Amino acid sequence: MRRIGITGGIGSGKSVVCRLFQVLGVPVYDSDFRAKWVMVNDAQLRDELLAAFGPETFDDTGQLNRAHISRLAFSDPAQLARLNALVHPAVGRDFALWSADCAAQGHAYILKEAALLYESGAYRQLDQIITVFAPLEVRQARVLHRDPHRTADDVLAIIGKQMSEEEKMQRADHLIRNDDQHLLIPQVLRLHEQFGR
Ligand SMILES: CC(C)(COP(=O)(O)OP(=O)(O)OC[C@H]1O[C@@H](n2cnc3c(N)ncnc32)[C@H](O)[C@@H]1O)[C@@H](O)C(=O)NCCC(=O)NCCS
Ligand SMILES: Nc1ncnc2c1ncn2[C@@H]1O[C@H](COP(=O)(O)OP(=O)(O)OP(=O)(O)O)[C@@H](O)[C@H]1O
Repeated sequence: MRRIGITGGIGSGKSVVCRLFQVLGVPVYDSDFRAKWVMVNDAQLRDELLAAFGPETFDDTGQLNRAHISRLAFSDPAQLARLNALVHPAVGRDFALWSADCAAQGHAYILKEAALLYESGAYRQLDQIITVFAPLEVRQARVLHRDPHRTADDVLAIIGKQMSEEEKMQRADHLIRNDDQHLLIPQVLRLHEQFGR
């Protein structure tokens, strides 16, 4: 079974592209979603997060206080590095279990979706990488429309914490252009045929 990574900066359209692969029956590991899951459900990681970010890390019902962590992590590079160093290895372990399960079910390939595939080192667990590309202005407009609580400056600050699109494109094995100029479905079908062979 091939393990394919799919990355791209905030608002590039990774999740939309992954939904198309899912429709074709391909299992997709959503790193953002699973990261939040392990942060709450992995007892060791919970304790480490509490020690690093204080009691406000979780609310009264035990759920992650995302506003608190975002505030700390996106304003201070040292805090972000600390958060990544705790969360990314736990996500790597969770992915290894999940993908072993998919392999046992006989899938030809699976996808791992992550904004930070290169930055987190997750690419080392993968056979090939797809980068989803969209120009900066398009990504910003999409995120402001999707997340009304964010400002244009918030989006730029997050973009500043991620590897540049140029570098991601250079390093990737495959490129999907989601720039409102190229049709998505034919690009997805072409890759699906290639990976399924
Ligand atoms: C900081 C947290 C709590 C913010 O949660 P919130 O729901 O407000 O935002 P969301 O998860 O949608 O993130 C917003 C965008 O920021 C970017 N982003 C998320 N985490 C990071 C990070 N560690 N470094 C750089 N960019 C990041 C992503 O492009 C994402 O789309 C959350 O992102 C988190 O727990 N991040 C740590 C886990 C992680 O590294 N996830 C990324 C892929 S594994
Ligand atoms: N080709 C497209 N046409 C119109 N809207 C799109 C297109 N691609 C993505 N979008 C919209 O743009 C927004 C961002 O897309 P998506 O959530 O897939 O990005 P992402 O790369 O997963 O972002 P993040 O890193 O924040 O998770 C969504 O609201 C999505 O519906």
